[in-house]
Amino acid sequence: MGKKQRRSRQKEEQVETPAAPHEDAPAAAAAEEEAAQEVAVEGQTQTQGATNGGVKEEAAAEEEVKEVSFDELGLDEQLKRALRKKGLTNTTLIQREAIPRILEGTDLVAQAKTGSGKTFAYLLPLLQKLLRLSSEGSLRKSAPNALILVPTRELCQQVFNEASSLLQLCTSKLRIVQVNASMPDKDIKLALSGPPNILVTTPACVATCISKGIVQGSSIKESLSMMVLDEADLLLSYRCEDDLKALVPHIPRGCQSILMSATSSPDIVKLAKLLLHNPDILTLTEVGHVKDDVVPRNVQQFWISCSEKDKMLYILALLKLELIQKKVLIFVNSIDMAFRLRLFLEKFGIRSAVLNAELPQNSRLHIIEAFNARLFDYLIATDDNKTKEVKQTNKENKKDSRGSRKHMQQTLDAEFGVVRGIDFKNVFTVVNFDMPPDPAGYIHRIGRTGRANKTGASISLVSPEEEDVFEEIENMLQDVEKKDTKCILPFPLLTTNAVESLRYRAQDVARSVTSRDIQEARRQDIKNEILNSDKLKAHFEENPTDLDLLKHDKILSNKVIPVHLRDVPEYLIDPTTKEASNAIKLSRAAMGVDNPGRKRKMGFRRGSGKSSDPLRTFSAEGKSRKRVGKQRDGEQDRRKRRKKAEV
Ligand SMILES: Nc1ncnc2c1ncn2[C@@H]1O[C@H](COP(=O)(O)OP(=O)(O)OP(=O)(O)O)[C@@H](O)[C@H]1O
Repeated sequence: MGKKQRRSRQKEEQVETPAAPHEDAPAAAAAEEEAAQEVAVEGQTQTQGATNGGVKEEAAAEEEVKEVSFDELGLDEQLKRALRKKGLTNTTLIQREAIPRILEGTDLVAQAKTGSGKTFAYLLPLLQKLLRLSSEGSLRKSAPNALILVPTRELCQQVFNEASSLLQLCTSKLRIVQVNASMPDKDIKLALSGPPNILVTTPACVATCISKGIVQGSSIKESLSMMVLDEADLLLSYRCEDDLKALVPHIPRGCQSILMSATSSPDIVKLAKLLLHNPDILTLTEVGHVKDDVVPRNVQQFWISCSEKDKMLYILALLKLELIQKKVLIFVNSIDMAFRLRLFLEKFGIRSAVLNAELPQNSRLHIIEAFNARLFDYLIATDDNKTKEVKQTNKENKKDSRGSRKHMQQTLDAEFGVVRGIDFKNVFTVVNFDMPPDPAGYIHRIGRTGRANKTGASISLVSPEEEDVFEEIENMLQDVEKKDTKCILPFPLLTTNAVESLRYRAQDVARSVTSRDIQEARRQDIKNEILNSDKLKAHFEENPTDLDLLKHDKILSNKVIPVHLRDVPEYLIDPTTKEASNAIKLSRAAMGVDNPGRKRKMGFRRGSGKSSDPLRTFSAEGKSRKRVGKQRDGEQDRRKRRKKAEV
């Protein structure tokens, strides 16, 4: 279909009455949940055992619904117990296919959809192997016994957390650490002293450790039993090839290597050839041989055609008229755009947080945790560490560290990749405000919803300039056997009337957000986060429960939001939009996702002031006077109550 045709087709479809997916919301939600559960227990796999260039190739296709519990996979008793305690009983497809193969000891290249549970698929057999070697007393102690390489620091933390939570529930003890390039050498040395049994790190960091002699290559050769390359497709896009090549001479021949990936590419084959020995290749596809079906089936994909300059208007309509389900992760391609959007939405009373490479790592981790805990509903993220902006900012910072603006800017984190691979919890909708540069980027973005077989949706705003990449994405997702069935459908719930009713307000407000405002907001945000980063670290280590109180969606502008922008007048909303919006609300209620985190966990009123904000009330040095005062008040109250009781 030509571009013009496509646009006019969508225009026609946009003005129709809202239809599926949210028509009969509660019923639809129930059906969706049911469908999701079906996917959760999906099929038996079939191995084809084809041979490809000397490597065994096994393609698995889901055929019939069958549950396989972790108990059936030959795992160690303590791991099974740990999984039960974590409430995990049934395996996902990749887990039931990969775990037995890895337990057999062969090298493995596995490709499975985003959010399909790849982490446990390699962690469980890795832990089992080390627990066995440990009980046999055959673990060498000169360097880590297992190396898990991931592309970003955020992923280091995530994998470390997953593995630690399992190990804490095991009786035998294995030590795991995570180190990354942002840590001072002395901290890395300290972490690696011992040494730990499992090291989670990035290729860049391990290469640096070897080149600085923090870890001896010869020790690695002596001790390493297992190596995992997680998110292998991303490892390559983070330009880790040279670092991995530097590691190759130190990997012992007997080391079992696993490569996990969400997408396939010739680069993965290259990486496998570099690091693995005669690996099994496991490619998991869906029933019906859908070509490259890497987007989970439980994610409904939509698109909206609009001009670049109307994108603000469309996103406003989607959010303000509540036509999409929360939580929402919005992708943009530059940090400036992230702040432009945040400031724009703020003026309509829609609060959001921004996640980007400029922020200190502590802040990034807290933002993810707060978003996962449902403390706010909208997160605007940039996901590409190779954007022009990143390169330019780092170059500028190198050249000139005096200029006020440049001085304020952080050197952007080259290992930043907060979005790709990150296990966001319960994101219902992913919005591509800007289209990603390529299909792989699209898959990783969409993969932030529909995780662990939950339902989800994605909406891409496609401008005429982005239609080429959109077409590339569509072609990649297209089922060869069902040429006429589109994987990405026009978004059915947004009518032209609804959009037009907001046009003037949106245009006015969009114009009022100037480049200066954006730079100011950006500077302010970094300043706050840098100042708070160390305090946050110290404070939250001591008071982990206070994490609930942290707000990253604070209003950036100090101007009061005019009522006419905050509340959309009833007369502006047409009946069709009202119906669609109500359906979404009902569906949200039926799914029990009406932001319970905020109400349940925060313990403070929405929009409450200073006292509820830990960034303002605590100090890293000690308890704030206010807090001490409060405690004293509490003590006085208690004394009064005791007296009363005595009387
Ligand atoms: N057997 C299981 N049952 C229920 N939930 C699971 C199971 N295995 C993993 N999960 C959960 O599913 C979510 C996604 O898992 P994971 O992060 O390992 O996916 P992934 O395939 O690595 O995704 P990506 O490619 O995007 O990194 C996590 O929250 C994880 O705790």
